[in-house]
Amino acid sequence: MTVTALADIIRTQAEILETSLPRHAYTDYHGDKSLSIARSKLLEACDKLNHLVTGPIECSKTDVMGIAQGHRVHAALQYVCHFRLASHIPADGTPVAYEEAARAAGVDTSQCTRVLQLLMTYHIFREPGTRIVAHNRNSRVLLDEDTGAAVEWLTQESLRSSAFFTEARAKGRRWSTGGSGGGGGGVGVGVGSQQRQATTTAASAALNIAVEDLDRPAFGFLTQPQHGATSETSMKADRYARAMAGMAKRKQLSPEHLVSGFAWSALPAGATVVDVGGGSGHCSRAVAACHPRLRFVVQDTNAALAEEEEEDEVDVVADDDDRLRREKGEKAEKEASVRFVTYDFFTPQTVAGDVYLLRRILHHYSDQDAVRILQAQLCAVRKKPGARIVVMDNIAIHSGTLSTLEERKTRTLDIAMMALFNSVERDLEDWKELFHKADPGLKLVNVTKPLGSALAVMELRLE
Ligand SMILES: C[S@@+](CC[C@H](N)C(=O)[O-])C[C@H]1O[C@@H](n2cnc3c(N)ncnc32)[C@H](O)[C@@H]1O
Repeated sequence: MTVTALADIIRTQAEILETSLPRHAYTDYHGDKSLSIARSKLLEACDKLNHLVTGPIECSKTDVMGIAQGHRVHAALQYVCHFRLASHIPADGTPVAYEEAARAAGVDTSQCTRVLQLLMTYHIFREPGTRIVAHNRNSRVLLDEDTGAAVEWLTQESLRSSAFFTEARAKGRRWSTGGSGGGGGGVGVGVGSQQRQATTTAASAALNIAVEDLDRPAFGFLTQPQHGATSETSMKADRYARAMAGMAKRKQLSPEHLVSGFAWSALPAGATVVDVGGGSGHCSRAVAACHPRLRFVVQDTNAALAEEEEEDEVDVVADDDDRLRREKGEKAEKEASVRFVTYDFFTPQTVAGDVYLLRRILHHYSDQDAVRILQAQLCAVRKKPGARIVVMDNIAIHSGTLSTLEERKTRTLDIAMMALFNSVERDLEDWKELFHKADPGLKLVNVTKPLGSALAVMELRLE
């Protein structure tokens, strides 16, 4: 396509957006599919245009040399997060002298200025006058506790794991056998199960090399600080929990898609939704806000949740030998419908539920471990007729199915999973195979992908 043909697309789609949506609210298309498509076409054309007029070694944002230097920007962002620079700049957009911001953060003025000035070229912060800095809408998101934690986690543990990505592969780890190097073009999109069987343990992920002496699965390192935890590992686990809540604030990962992607209203009043690995409970809260007739049990191993634990007020699966059901008092009935329980999802599920929700859990694990998690939930599903498992996760797509920009997001996630956890994104056939492995009677009865959602909702029933 020519530069002018792309420019025409840009003009047409930009006009659609500009006439229909307020300025700076181009993501707020409220489920209007035509506006969502116009925006997607606009972004895609901009990306292609950028690529077309940029040379391959120009060191811009999108050419090979520019991409190879992306870690400098990540380093700058890491610095800003680490020294909490955003919090020393007025949130209302009033500028402050670099010197003042640096003094408040306890850092060197020259360093701080250079870091901020690089980020400004990426539209993060702005310099409205000489030697002053102010927030813009991009930098202001760092002030949000959860989003700030997400950016910090991405530029700390996640960035470190990426630095050791190839080293982990080269050390006789995943896909390094068979002479095909890194798995060729198949990485991440519909990676066949045979290839996936070559997966080594989650304890040999790149993050394990990045973190000295880390000999257990990296996911555990990120999320489970309670055994002999130092304050640093506790802080990291807290940050990870907040980062996950921050990720969910992105439009495509918003819990609103969970609310619209499943027939919650079809569940009977008082039905229990067990949010397995539910983190800080942000998903349960979002559904509870729209369906107050339902009850929610958020389960996680994260010690950060233990403070809110109210295990005694949760129904547990009745067992013939050892009756575990506990009384729940009237007081509990009146209290909030979202409760927290410490639980390890590799162990048999004991909470009696109508829906077991696994949102953004299974894609962190190899097939072997994902099967163990599903089987642990099936222990409870088998005891309650009609109970089901709802998996909300990414379904990997085949090349060319989506726009390049959308495809880029899912492929980036796939590489993140490989670097952090030695896990993989699955296509629909892979998912079905996984469910079958957990139990041949476990059937995928419905799949939906709400508009604008990166994740699909897969409903499973035991036949
Ligand atoms: C990627 S986050 C997903 C959080 C939430 N479900 C969501 O969709 O945003 C994974 C969650 O699993 C929790 N987790 C990790 N290992 C666990 C385990 N063995 N048992 C229970 N929860 C675990 C983590 O603490 C974290 O909150």
